[in-house]
Amino acid sequence: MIKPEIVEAKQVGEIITQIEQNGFTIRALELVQLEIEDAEEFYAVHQDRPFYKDLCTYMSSGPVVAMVLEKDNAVAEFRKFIGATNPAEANEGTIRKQFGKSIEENAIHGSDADETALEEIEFFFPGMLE
Ligand SMILES: Nc1ncnc2c1ncn2[C@@H]1O[C@H](COP(=O)(O)OP(=O)(O)OP(=O)(O)O)[C@@H](O)[C@H]1O
Repeated sequence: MIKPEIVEAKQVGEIITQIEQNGFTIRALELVQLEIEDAEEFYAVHQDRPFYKDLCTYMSSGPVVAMVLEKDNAVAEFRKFIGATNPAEANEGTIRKQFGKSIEENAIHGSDADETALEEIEFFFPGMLE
């Protein structure tokens, strides 16, 4: 998921170019405006964290780009490609290093496990996996 500040900054194309150049195949793509309740559901795993409320406000502040990407070992490969949560700690050349502004506004989200990816695909593209 490409986060709202990137859509606002018109950097979606640059990031999608890098996604494709790094061997990921786009299987689904949609521009979506999350309501705050949607962001709360998507990030429910973080509901007890101090940043949860701010995170949900931010993630519903403008449209995001949701994508289903395919590659061998996609989850791990994508996490390596996007870099550490905090852009300041992300490796050179990663998406978060290049485009992230802060630990919160870090440009992009990637599923953290195959099982989470299935849930997140169902969240954005209901029925796609049936
Ligand atoms: N300490 C923090 N302060 C503010 N926001 C944070 C903090 N830690 C994480 N976040 C925000 O919450 C999101 C989810 O945090 P998580 O720990 O799952 O990181 P991640 O797995 O690297 O990111 P994502 O799940 O978005 O791919 C982060 O991407 C970031 O936007």
